[in-house]
Amino acid sequence: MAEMLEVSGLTKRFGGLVAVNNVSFSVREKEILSVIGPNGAGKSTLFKLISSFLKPTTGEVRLKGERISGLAPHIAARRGVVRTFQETTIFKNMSVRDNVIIAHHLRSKASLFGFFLGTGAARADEAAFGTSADEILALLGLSPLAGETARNLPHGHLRALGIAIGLATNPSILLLDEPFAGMNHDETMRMVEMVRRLRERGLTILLVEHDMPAVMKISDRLVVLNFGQKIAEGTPSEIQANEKVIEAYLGSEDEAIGL
Ligand SMILES: Nc1ncnc2c1ncn2[C@@H]1O[C@H](COP(=O)(O)OP(=O)(O)OP(=O)(O)O)[C@@H](O)[C@H]1O
Repeated sequence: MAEMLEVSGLTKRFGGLVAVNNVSFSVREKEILSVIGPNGAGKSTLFKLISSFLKPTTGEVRLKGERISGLAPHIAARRGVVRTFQETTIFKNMSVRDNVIIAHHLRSKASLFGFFLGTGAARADEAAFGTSADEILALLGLSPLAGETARNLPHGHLRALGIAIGLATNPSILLLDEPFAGMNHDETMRMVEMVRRLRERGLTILLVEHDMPAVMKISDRLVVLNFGQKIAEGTPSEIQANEKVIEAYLGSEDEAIGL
């Protein structure tokens, strides 16, 4: 399988603290790879480095061979590294469908003004974007809620809408930041199914997550961080049997690794 994303020697220092320390790994095309690790291990920092929200102290990130580290986050997103949008970027007074249509417009800023002004060209765009939005909503099981105002959505569906908005920007790799956080069992299972469907559609997915049972179920491979360093990489069963990983989790206050 070809490599989609390559992380090489990535390091981030905050003053004297090395939050991410010389981390290297690759994400293969159409793979679901999860980054796990105890609290403070450096997961969020790594995620921000990959999505260009932070600049590395040293090291680099490449997407399909092209360097993306150091680019502004919106440029990295246009190249195809898309982080799921936080709930704050959802237009709460708009319908679910309009939120996804607007996200298509954000791909080409020029047409966004047209969308609000209702110009002819924008109407043509809107028809195409509407079709695409409907496909995305169907894929995520959100079609019955297409006309619902976003602010009325329950937590799980709101997060699914965040993913729909990310998909509308046509990513090569989708970065999911704790997609299961705060979800009950049923919502988590629905999200697991949803992420799997995205992969079946050819998407490459990198996620950071605390929910061990869900992460073990969903991932093809995992990368484990501890104190900023990569301590293991492998399949869920390899990781669950890895001595260094067990030790790192036993020494932390996090929940057990799900053995
Ligand atoms: N902007 C910053 N300035 C200074 N230190 C930071 C900054 N961001 C993170 N850190 C430190 O870097 C280390 C790694 O933090 P990070 O948030 O990446 O870990 P994490 O694995 O995501 O933790 P958690 O699971 O608790 O979210 C921590 O010691 C944290 O305090």
